[in-house]
Amino acid sequence: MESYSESTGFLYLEDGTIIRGSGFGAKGIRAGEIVFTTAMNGYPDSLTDPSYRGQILVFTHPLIGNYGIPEKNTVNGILTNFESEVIQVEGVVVAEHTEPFKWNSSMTLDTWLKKEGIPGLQGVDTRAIVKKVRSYGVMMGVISSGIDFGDIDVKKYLEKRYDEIDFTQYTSPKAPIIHQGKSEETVVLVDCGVKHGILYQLYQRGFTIVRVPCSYSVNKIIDFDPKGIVFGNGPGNPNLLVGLSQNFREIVEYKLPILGICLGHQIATIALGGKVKKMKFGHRAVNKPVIDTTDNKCYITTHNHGYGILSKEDLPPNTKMWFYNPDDGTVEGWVHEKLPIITTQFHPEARPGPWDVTWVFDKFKKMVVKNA
Ligand SMILES: NC(=O)CC[C@H](N)C(=O)O
Repeated sequence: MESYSESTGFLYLEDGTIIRGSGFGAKGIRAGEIVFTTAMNGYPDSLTDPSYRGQILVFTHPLIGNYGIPEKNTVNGILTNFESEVIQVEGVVVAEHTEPFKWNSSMTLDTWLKKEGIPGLQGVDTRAIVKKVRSYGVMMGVISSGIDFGDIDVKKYLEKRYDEIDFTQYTSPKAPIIHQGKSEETVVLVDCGVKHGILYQLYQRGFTIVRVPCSYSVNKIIDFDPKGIVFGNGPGNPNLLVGLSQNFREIVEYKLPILGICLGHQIATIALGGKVKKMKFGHRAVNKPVIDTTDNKCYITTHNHGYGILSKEDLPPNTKMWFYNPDDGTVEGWVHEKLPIITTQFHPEARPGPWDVTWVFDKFKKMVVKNA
């Protein structure tokens, strides 16, 4: 059994709170927006989700690490048990890092964080952090593993604000990546830092997937002769991605079926004249209810977003609310009334999470087949 070394560590919140704990993972200091997830499992998936770029992730589940970190599995270049190749978060905060007991664990969470240069903090009251974030809203913070608070000028790390950084520069590919599928139908996926769970769902439906950088021109996208377009998830503030919204408006002219997921849903909303605003502390969980307005059915879904359509009034013109969250009334997806466009704010690929809504990809497939 591997063991992990404990060291000094802290989390500093921008309101001046200092929370001391034991550092684990890589020695270092990182700044980021402090967010929390209530998911009880799926930490390898969450930590590699590119939408978490620029954020320090606090797990509310008290024991993290129980089943270790598996070897990476891929099918046709698509990871089936991680969401991207590297850890994306700036830092990890857990109440207790535990030793793994699982047949397919290849290393501990501690070793993985060390390998990838990411600081971790444990032995802290994660509920106290969550209570603070829930009452005051998300805030910037600094995490340290192995370096004492007194030894650094913490404010220096907080000069840049999360909302003002375009993180897609780190998570979007520099050139197209193609995953050949079983059928001739090609979908172009505008890749701001896509979760491999989304790629896998598309691959399972036979599509050939062409992932393009999120700054790719519409002309070059159309050169691939796509039968449908997917705007995937991604990190950061969607209102900064002005060029991407412009591209969305241009692509719409081709009347191709479009699926927008999470950041993709937000870009579609902004592009067509709706409003996406910052939420107080966002939705990050694997058990968020959404109601389908077409039949009133409730689904339990995976979420990771800090921005959203906060009310129906912010929907773009000519769209109908498709899903909403009964907890806070936020819009969780829409359907265009005239064009073949559907969007979801939640994650239908559900990695990690329940597979209640993978049928959203079937619906998209039907739209593509009908349009072909
Ligand atoms: N998962 C995502 O695509 C997140 C979208 C956006 N960065 C947000 O936090 O709201």
